[in-house]
Amino acid sequence: MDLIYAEATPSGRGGVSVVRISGEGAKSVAERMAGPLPKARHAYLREILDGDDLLDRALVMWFEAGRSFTGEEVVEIHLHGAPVIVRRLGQVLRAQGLRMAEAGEFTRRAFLHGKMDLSEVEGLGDLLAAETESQRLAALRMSHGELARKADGWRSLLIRASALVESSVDFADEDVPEKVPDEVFGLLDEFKAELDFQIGGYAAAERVRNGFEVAIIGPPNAGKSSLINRIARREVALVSDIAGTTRDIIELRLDLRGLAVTLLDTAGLRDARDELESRGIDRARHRAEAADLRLHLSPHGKADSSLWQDGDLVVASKADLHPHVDGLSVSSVTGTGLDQVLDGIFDILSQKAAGAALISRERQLNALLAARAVIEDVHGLEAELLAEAIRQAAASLDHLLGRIGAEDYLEVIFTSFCIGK
Ligand SMILES: Nc1nc2c(ncn2[C@@H]2O[C@H](COP(=O)(O)OP(=O)(O)OP(=O)(O)O)[C@@H](O)[C@H]2O)c(=O)[nH]1
Ligand SMILES: [K+]
Ligand SMILES: [Mg+2]
Repeated sequence: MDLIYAEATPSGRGGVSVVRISGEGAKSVAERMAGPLPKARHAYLREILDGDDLLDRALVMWFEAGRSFTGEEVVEIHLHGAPVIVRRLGQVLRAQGLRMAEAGEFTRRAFLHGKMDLSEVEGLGDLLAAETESQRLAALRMSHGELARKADGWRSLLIRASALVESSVDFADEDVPEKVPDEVFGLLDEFKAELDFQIGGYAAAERVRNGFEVAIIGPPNAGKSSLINRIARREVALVSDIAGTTRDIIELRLDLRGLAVTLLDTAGLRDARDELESRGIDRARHRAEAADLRLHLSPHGKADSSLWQDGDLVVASKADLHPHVDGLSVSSVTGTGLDQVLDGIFDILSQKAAGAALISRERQLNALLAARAVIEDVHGLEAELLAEAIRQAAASLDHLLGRIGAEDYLEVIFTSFCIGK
């Protein structure tokens, strides 16, 4: 593959800008600018020259093919963090026939050279996009190959089962149909249980990755927009004493004690006075029903029974006007009760997050559902059919790790990376 380069650090001013080069001959490209680099994985402080021109003083290091991020020969040049230097180096590299990397191309090469499987690529994408502690931890596990290791464990269950099935066929004699050993079904039940845990915990893991949705609902003038503004510490929503102020859904992304949360302000629930308000209330109902949690806000702490779901929170608003309401109460004017409300939301969501599996992407879920489906009712299957079912389940695990059938998905995943990654 041809020689590519790109800035690996975010472009702009900073202490250091790292430019990465990957491909056969990367080391000699660097040596033409920085002089001999005898040792791999060794940082050399060098003058970077373009002919007689001094470009910068930088750290230069290189990694041998096979022992680098992409699997190819890689050079990293740690320049001073000035865009003009990075630009100039780009000109020099292009003049030597290198081209700028496409989005995600370094990671794509790592995948193609077998340095990463597809789940690790997805984990790396999640890690680079992580905004909260829970997202960082989940992405780190995925990018460090935890799903790949689990899948290899599941695969060994299938291999052991398959070997037992094959041997039962080999030793069967013509007129007595082979007896599949019970141990095979034990192995397949263990395989199913492993997948069921992942499939069952997918929804929570997807929420940890994309953010839990919490809808603030209640009658007009309950104080919903005032509450979201208080939590946001800025005016994200219009507030007024006119009932029916909020029409559109207003979304606020929060890092709530390490959990990604999208808080939704919604239109006040009542019989609408006009067509526009009615559309706003429909949106409110729709998003509230789909949310992970509903916070029912009203002056006297009453829930909206038409939208009530188990585990919902009921909060009395305007606590500065109506003190001594039992249960949760909050004042968006004084801030009293706000921490308790946030604690209440966090407690409920962290319980949901606790059930999160490793898989958090629909592609991963579909691969496991496919593997699960072929092993669904294998009890009593005769050996040949059983062997085929096991083969198909193993093929689905290959899909999970991108060992087969990943071509069409590669475009999607790598273009979601930025240039230089
Ligand atoms: N005293 C007091 N007034 C509040 C409090 N929260 C809201 N208000 C007032 O109540 C009125 C309605 O507040 P909003 O935040 O617009 O209420 P809302 O639920 O978003 O109303 P709609 O968007 O019309 O459904 C405004 O005049 C607010 O200033 C509070 O905690 N204490
Ligand atoms: K209002
Ligand atoms: Mg409002």
